[in-house]
Amino acid sequence: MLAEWLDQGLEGRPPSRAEGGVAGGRFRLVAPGVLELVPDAPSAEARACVLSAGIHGNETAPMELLGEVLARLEAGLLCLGAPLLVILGNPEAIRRGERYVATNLNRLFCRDLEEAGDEPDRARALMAEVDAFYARHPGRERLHYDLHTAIRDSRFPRFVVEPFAATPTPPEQWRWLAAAGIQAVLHQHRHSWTFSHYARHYHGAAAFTLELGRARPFGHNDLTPLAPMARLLEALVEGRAPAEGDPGAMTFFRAEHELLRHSEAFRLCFPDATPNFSEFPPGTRLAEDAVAGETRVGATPLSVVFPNAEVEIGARAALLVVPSPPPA
Ligand SMILES: O=C(O)CCC(=O)N[C@@H](CCC(=O)O)C(=O)O
Ligand SMILES: [Zn+2]
Repeated sequence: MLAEWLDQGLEGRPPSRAEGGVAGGRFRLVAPGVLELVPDAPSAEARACVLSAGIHGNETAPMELLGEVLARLEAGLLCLGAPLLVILGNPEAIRRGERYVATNLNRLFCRDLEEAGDEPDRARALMAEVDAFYARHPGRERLHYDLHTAIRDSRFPRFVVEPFAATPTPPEQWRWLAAAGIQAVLHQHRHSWTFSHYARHYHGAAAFTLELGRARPFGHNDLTPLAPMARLLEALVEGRAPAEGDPGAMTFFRAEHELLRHSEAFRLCFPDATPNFSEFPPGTRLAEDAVAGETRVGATPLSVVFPNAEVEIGARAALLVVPSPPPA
């Protein structure tokens, strides 16, 4: 039923069963594409975990990865030991195999959201589910991993975005992520209203956007490099201590500047295929825009992450980032 839940969600079919048992606990469908799992006896160290995928409908590897973890739970190979909320972010975009339908869902996770439309409605529904889930588990440490894949290749194929926050990320996260094969960390310099930022900002969760390779259609993903990440997710599901690695093996960056698209006549001045984290020397012209003029690299070299000239007007067309020391 659990692994089937993903397929049914994608096909728009109602699930065969809305609740039931798994080893160590129970599951119930709390909303379309939102599954809650409640352990009979959570371990003291278990986090209240939100695991989401498909916020962008064409990013399929994370959905396959979560499907595998749920299948192992259903087969009795894992025993539920932590409260979990598993989310398929944008079911209609997933069915269409597109990043989004009308607007980018991952810019809408703000309690002041006033926009109307299917994606704003979905953002409001997901924010309410996350609020209710964490409220059902008071006193427990909170975690949210929002799983994505990137449009382009990357110098670091597996990296995380750490949302902007006033307080530091719990240090064990760096050890867990290093052991899970994450190669780089990008610290956001300002509020970004993404799903992971929502959990961090409003709920104090240890939260990240995880970029797990490159976006490919269903059936074309090689999940082999994600095996260590699967082990981390399984440890979270079982409520046991995940494997720890050396955070020094990861490369840390911080965002310095957000490049916005201000007009129809916006273009990036480097090839579309430029991999994430490519570095440009001082003086390089990076973008031209009819409203904002040209953007050039200043005195310090800048690396480009998530370049995309096709974003909606007013949206982020790239993050410009610099190396940063690892957290103390
Ligand atoms: O590859 C790209 O250009 C986009 C990949 C993606 O969807 N990234 C997330 C990052 C969210 C964050 O900044 O935390 C996004 O753009 O929504
Ligand atoms: Zn994405």
